[in-house]
Amino acid sequence: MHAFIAGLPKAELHVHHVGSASPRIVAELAARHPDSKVPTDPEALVDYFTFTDFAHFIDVYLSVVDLIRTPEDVRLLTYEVARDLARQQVRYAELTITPFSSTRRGIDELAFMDAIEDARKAAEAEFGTVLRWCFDIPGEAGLEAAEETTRLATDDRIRPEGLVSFGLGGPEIGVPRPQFKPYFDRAIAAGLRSVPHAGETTGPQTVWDALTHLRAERIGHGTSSAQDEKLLAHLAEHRIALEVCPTSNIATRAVRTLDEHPIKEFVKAGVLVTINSDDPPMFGTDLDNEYAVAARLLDLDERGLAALAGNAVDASFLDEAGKARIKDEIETYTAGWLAP
Ligand SMILES: Nc1ncnc2c1ncn2[C@@H]1O[C@H](CCC(=O)c2cccc(C(=O)O)c2)[C@@H](O)[C@H]1O
Ligand SMILES: [Zn+2]
Repeated sequence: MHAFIAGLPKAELHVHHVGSASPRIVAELAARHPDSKVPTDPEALVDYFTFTDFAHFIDVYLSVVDLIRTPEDVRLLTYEVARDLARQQVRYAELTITPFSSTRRGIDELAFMDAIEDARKAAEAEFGTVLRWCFDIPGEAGLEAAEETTRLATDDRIRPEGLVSFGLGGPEIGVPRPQFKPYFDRAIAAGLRSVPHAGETTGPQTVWDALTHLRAERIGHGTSSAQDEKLLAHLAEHRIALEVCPTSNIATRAVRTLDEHPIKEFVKAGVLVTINSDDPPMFGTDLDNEYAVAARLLDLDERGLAALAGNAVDASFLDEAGKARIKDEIETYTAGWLAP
């Protein structure tokens, strides 16, 4: 099954830019910036990336954000993330980027956009992996962060060509979703799709808020939706996909154990489930491993895994021709694998 997954063409819809930095890249950036508390030794990083709770995870996450200080750091990170995705046969990825975190640390906004765009184009040409961006508001940083993120995402002189969606991340406790409505309204009016995190660390009401106030088209995590049958039925009826990231939920202690993960309930309720990796090196995983976890939890064979990969393509913001191309590739690969 592992070999099948490794070769399966895939789409990744929920993966964070900084959270995808491989131990090698983190070590390289930490060596470039020796005043940082982040270990330079990839072995020591495993310990450093063990979290006591969600707040601890965000603390550690921000220490890695602090390593990214120049447009060249941004370009290197983005290009290397694309290389890791390509290695896993990811044909298309929507990468969540928090531009506010970089501009507030002094990186020039236009140089930042040039760096990600330059890496995106190089990755597409060299690896064949298509990257698109989701700019997210770090909700806990307040409305100033929301305003800045919205400006960077909607100003025609600044917004990068690869930007397709608008998100909201970070802690949910004490950060109610409805306050971000005006910012999502502006982003949606500018043609961006709405993909907030919700129901990762708080209950189903947060998912309802994301749907009602932020007009979410997909939900990041949505784990607690399982506690609300009406919500599950609503997600299924409106084909609002959940971006499920199983290992992340255990690593941040949002869910106690993999066997208690509600992914099975989602599928049973007819919700469109997609499999994603969130912050793979920080959680000691990658997208291939998340598919293996899903195969175990959902008891899937090759056809089931191919269908799951197809869900991510369906729920993506690719155009119809782009979707058809990857779905054909999935079908051809799977038929070839199963042929006697
Ligand atoms: N599993 C996750 N669930 C949710 N979010 C996740 C997850 N993984 C990664 N993130 C990222 O963490 C960022 C959080 C950044 C943040 O809270 C913050 C607060 C105050 C100041 C600053 C700053 O930069 O100065 C940043 C989010 O924007 C999001 O992109
Ligand atoms: Zn996330």
